[in-house]
Amino acid sequence: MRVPIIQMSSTTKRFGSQLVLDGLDWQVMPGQVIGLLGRNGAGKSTLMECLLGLRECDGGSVTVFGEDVATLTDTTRARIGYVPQKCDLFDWLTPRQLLDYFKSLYPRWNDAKVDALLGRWGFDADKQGKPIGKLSGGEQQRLSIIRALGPDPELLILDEPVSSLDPVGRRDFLRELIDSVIDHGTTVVFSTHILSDLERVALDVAFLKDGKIALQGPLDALLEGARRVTGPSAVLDGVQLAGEVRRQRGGDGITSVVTHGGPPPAHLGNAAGVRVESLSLEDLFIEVTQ
Ligand SMILES: Nc1ncnc2c1ncn2[C@@H]1O[C@H](COP(=O)(O)OP(=O)(O)OP(=O)(O)O)[C@@H](O)[C@H]1O
Repeated sequence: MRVPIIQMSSTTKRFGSQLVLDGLDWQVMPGQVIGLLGRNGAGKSTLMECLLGLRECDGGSVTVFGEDVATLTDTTRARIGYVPQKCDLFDWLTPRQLLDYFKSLYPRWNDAKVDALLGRWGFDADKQGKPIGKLSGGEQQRLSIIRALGPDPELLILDEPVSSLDPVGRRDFLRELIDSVIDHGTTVVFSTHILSDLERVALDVAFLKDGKIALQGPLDALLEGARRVTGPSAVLDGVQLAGEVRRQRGGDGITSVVTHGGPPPAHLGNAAGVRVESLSLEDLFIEVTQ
C-alpha cells in the first residue's frame, strides 16, 4: 500500500479571530507534483508552514513521511527542501559561506549539482563572495532555490519560488525543476500565481478556498473537463451537472453553471439558448476561487 508523504487531517489554523485553515484534509502521494493555487490571502503560505511544522496548528494533525510534524526527526527534515516566499537567508554571509554552512547540516549534499547551478545561474566568483544582503531580490531567490536543492530532497515545498525572477530566470528554474527534480521522482508542492508556469510543470493542481482544498485533480483532466454552461434557468435549474463547481442564477432568467466534468448531456447542450464554453486554467481559477 502506498503511504502518503503528506497527510493533513482536519487541520485548523487561526490568526486571532481569522480562520485560515478550516478543518483541511489533504494528502500528497509520493512522486506527485502539485501546483497549489488560491487567491492572495487564501492561506497557501500558512498551509505550507503548517505542513513543515514551522507553524503550530490549532487543531487536527499533520504528518510528513509518517511523522508528526511537531516532532520531526533531523533525518526526516533532511529529506525536505523548502523555498519560502520571503527569503530567509543570512544577509551577512556570502553565497559560498551559506552553502557551506547548509552542507554541514545535511547528511547528504550534492556538490556537483550545487556548483553546476551556481555556474548556470550567474554566480561567478565575484558574486559568490558578495554578502547576500547586497544581492538583488532575484539573485537571493535563485540562491534560496539552490540551497533547497542541495541535499537532493525527496520532498520539495516551493512557496512562489519564481516571484522575483525575470523570464530567463523563470525558464531556467522550470527547466531545472522538470529535468532534474520531477524526473527523479521528487514529490513537489509549489504555489504560484503564474498559471503558464504551472501548466508547464504541474501534473496536479489543488485549489485552496475558504480554508479547505476546494478542488484537486490532474491538470489535464481538469482542463479537458472544464466547461461553463449558460442558458435559460427554466432549462438548467433542477439539472445537476457532473463535477459542478459553481452555479449562479441571474435575475434575468439565465443560469450559469461551471463544471469540471466534461460537456453536459447532448440533450441539454443542444437545447435552445444553451451555450457551452471550454474554460482555460485562468477561467477555472477565477470560478473555483470566487
Ligand atoms: N503571522 C500572521 N499573523 C496574522 N495573520 C497572518 C499571519 N500570517 C498570515 N496571516 C493572515 O493569514 C491569511 C493567509 O495568509 P497567507 O500568507 O497564508 O496567504 P497566501 O495564500 O500565501 O497569500 P499570497 O498569495 O498573497 O501570498 C492572510 O489573511 C494573512 O493576513
